[in-house]
Amino acid sequence: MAEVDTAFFPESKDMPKLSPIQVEGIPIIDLSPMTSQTVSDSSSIEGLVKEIGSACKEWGFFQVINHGVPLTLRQNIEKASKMFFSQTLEEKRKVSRDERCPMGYYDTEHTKNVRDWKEVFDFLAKDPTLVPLTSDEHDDRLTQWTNPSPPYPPHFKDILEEYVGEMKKLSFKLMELIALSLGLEANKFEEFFMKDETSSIRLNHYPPCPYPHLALGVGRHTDPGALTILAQDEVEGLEVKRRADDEWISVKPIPDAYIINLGDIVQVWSNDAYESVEHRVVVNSEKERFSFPFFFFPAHETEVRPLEELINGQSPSKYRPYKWGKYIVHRHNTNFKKQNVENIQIHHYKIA
Ligand SMILES: O=C(O)CCC(=O)C(=O)O
Ligand SMILES: [Fe+2]
Repeated sequence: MAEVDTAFFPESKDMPKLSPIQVEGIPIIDLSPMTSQTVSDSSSIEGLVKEIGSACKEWGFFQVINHGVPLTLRQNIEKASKMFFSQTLEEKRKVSRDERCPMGYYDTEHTKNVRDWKEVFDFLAKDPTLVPLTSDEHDDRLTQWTNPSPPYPPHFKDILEEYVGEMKKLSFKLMELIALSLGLEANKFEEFFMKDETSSIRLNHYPPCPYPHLALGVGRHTDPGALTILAQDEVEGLEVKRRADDEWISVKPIPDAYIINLGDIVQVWSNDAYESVEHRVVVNSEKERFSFPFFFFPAHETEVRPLEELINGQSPSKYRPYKWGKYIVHRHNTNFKKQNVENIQIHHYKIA
């Protein structure tokens, strides 16, 4: 990424601050009541559900510790990811994403039409993954996305698959806690992910940037899925928009913790009880940064709409239903290159 292209520069209102606000920040939640082998008493689960509920309401973001994911798997993925990105551009481009399948290597992503200062490698949780062929709602044809097979580093695919297995387990547990916190049955969300889920893991590499005051690693956005489980390295960069006052708050790295954020689907399912909060990534001129978000996405045929249990006369549905598969295919088509129109966003489905 040697050339500097003005496509990297957002409008001045979205430009990063050089000294971001340092505060206590997003809640840290201990998941041990849920993960310990000897299932603890129901009062500690109740306490945990309350904590999750407040974190979801107040922040839409939290960090988890004692989550049960073995540290060695995270270390393996960090190491493999560094090895992959250290290759020449020519090698990396051999496993590039293309217009037919959006998985693999990619260094020209645009978030809301501004180019991100990063390179990524995307990998499906389920290979192959069934999705609609086009975003046209009248087109019933399906296609399959498949994973690339990078020759380097050795065992890259095994390392990714093992890690993804753990991310899925943790995602199901978190969705149970979120369901309970909304007063729903613990397994309320399970059915949407059991068949044909469309989840994926992304490896992000943010190289040092000579213009950290002008460009962003990822521009402000919300994540489209149900939830995201993010591992970040020790270099700060992620900023979350605080709901209380709309300030950008930097998320301090905690070793072996995972950052959880709700996506647009939970916002819709909960009929706005919970919000998918905006976040972005700032870059710096000295240090490179690596991060690994796992995006927990339901099956393509899922029709996303506010849950029956959460709507009533006083609180009518705030969203028109939409087909998840069509939405995600549309998003993938439009973030592939700079467009002249805004790509699809959840507010397009909001009932005014
Ligand atoms: O790198 C990070 O910390 C966050 C990345 C992110 O928000 C994303 O890829 O959706
Ligand atoms: Fe994100």
